[in-house]
Amino acid sequence: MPAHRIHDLLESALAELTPAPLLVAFSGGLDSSVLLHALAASPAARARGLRAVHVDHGLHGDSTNWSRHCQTFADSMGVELIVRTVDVTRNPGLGLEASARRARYGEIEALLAPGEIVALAHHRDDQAETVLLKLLRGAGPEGIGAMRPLRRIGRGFAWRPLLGLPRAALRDYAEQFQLTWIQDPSNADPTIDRNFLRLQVIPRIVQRWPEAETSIAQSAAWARAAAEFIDEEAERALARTQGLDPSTLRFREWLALPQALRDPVLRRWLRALDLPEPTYYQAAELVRQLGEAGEDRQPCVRWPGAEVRRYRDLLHALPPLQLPPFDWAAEFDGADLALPMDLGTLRLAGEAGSPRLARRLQVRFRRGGESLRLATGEHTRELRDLFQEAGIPPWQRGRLPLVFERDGALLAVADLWLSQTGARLLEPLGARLQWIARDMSPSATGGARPRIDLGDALS
Ligand SMILES: Nc1ncnc2c1ncn2[C@@H]1O[C@H](COP(=O)(O)OP(=O)(O)OP(=O)(O)O)[C@@H](O)[C@H]1O
Repeated sequence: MPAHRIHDLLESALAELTPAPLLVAFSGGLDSSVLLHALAASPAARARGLRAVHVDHGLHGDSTNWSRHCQTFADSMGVELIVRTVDVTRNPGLGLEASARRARYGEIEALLAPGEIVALAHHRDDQAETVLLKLLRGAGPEGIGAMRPLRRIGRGFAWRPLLGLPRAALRDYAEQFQLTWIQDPSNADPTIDRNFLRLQVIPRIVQRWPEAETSIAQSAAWARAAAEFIDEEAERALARTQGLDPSTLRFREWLALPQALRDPVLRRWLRALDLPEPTYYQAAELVRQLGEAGEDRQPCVRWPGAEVRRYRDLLHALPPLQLPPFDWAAEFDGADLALPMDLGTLRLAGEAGSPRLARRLQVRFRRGGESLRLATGEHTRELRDLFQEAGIPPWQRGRLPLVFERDGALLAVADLWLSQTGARLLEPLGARLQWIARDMSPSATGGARPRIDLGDALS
């Protein structure tokens, strides 16, 4: 393909963009060198104050030299280059490549001014690799739709003007202008899935079906259109199926959604809660396990960083929960008591500060079989029954601090219930128990957090 075709293509693509500043994401590799070179030659791009950014991941011994090469290249075109160094901490759920990509996008996003456009040099061959990778991971329309020519990223937009061009066209351009570029040796490593597809699989497919990459890009475009339509529906469906507390989803209504909506609704819900999304397989497993478990069961599906549990008709999405150590116990005299893990603080709250008790009590967690006679009640009640009546999800029951007399009598369950003895102890002090849990969301107590003030309990 002659170079002027790439210039023409960029000119007309630029004309369709909102008039915003333009930043090129420049790795120094072949593709982004072509993109930067071609945009540097465009008066329309220059008029947008064209700049470039190179992110140094520090993962290769030569990465400082790569940054230097990028600087020289940008200087030779009179384009300002921003170099950012990132520390790639490997995310346990992701490989090194994906962790680096996430760090890179994070850095680029942070750089973008409102409305600013970052140009990425992805091309049609990249798109075909992405679609195949997504298929191999069991993706739905959203994933198979692969990369969009323009999408929101941070406060601005990611723009991929070369997405319709084959890699060969970019190589022709680079040769024509005698560009020099960095060869990242990791691109030749066939143990990386994307490289394996690019080096060993796609060439064979193209040998047999020469138009394969165009066809795959066409399928991606169809899938993307379907995904956009589904996404709009999913937004409405989420609003209909969410519980009163946004960290819950009404299970039966969610399950009754058309199959094409279930996964997108789930993902929207998790994203809004800032929880990591499951893989496509984990999501399918979630539907299966939660759907198949009987009414009386409390299924839980986990993946790194999140878990979804069902209790009664609600799904609860949470960060992974842990139970406090079984034998944990501490003395309590009314002053702030730090509970283990993320379970917050327990204290007495009075008119003026935190009154002290004449005798020390004990705080520990549930071990089973506890009961108490409520300040408001006639009979001794099993804690298990109280939990069930209040709809406190089973996974929270072992996380509520229990206050005991030294002789072992249960006086209070967090700040939810008080025994008659507990009420008699606190009344003269004009105090009530206060549990300041880090997670005060209603989902921590199953959407029902029955607050019982001492006043109520004694009336
Ligand atoms: N280190 C980086 N700094 C800035 N932008 C990058 C960097 N790595 C990749 N990009 C941008 O993301 C796009 C796609 O990333 P990919 O990992 O496929 O790039 P690459 O293999 O280095 O290719 P290229 O030849 O496009 O530079 C690149 O075309 C480039 O626009």
